[in-house]
Amino acid sequence: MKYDLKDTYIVRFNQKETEIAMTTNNLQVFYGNKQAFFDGNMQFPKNRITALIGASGSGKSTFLRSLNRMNDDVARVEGQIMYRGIDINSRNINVYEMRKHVGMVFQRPNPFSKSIRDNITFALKEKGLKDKVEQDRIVEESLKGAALWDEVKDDLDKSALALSGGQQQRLCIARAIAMKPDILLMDEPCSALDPISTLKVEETMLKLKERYTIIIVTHNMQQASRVSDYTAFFHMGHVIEYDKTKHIFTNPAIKATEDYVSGNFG
Ligand SMILES: Nc1ncnc2c1ncn2[C@@H]1O[C@H](COP(=O)(O)OP(=O)(O)OP(=O)(O)O)[C@@H](O)[C@H]1O
Repeated sequence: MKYDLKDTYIVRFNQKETEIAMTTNNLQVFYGNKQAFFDGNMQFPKNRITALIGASGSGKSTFLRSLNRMNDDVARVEGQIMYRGIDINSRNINVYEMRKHVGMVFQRPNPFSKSIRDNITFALKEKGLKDKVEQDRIVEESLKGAALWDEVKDDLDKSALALSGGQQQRLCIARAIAMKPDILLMDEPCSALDPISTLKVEETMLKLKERYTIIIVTHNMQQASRVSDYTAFFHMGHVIEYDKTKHIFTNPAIKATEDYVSGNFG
């Protein structure tokens, strides 16, 4: 093993100065007997973007998906995930309700095979919102929030599947924010997009952080340095370094991070 996995630096925030949206305490994830994530003690500041970076298989998605219990059926997740004073990793949590607060946008755009409007109103109707005027208001607000409104406002009844990949991903962001989550988890949201759509989604994220806390897995280091305030570097299921993005990319504390961000890794 080239690096000492105990040689780590994890930023701690003074909660009097920085509001924390979510904290993980001793988070560990197991697939069967195999431990895929080891020692997550992390605080995620509110209204900030935190990027999770690291080589393939380092545990980024495993960690991210645990944060809103997407791993429940495939993995055993131990430890606490504290959100508004509640451990949302505890068994008696209503996971469906919790995901309204901690939303997720996936790697590949996955709009429903429905109209643009219905993609957004579907979950609202399920939630019992019948008022059409209020539905329309939320459709507009969410599409504006996801920087898609101007492109689709005259086509709301057209199929979402007719949109470009980048537009579909922004529709998925609109769908997620229509539920008014506090925290948005994004698992490589731009990996299936061309550079122009990627820039649009990045601009959207920068706007969204005024209202949301975003945690994003990305393989794209330029993207991490462009959009994120904080970055966590993952290696072999461990968080090796978590700090301001500026420090991670210009002056990392740990050798493994330095090697990774400078391309001398492995
Ligand atoms: N459903 C699963 N069942 C068993 N092992 C899994 C499962 N999902 C992930 N793993 C294993 O857990 C480890 C971490 O994988 P994970 O997908 O979290 O890494 P990652 O850093 O997100 O990788 P990538 O960047 O390629 O998406 C890997 O060894 C992987 O093989």
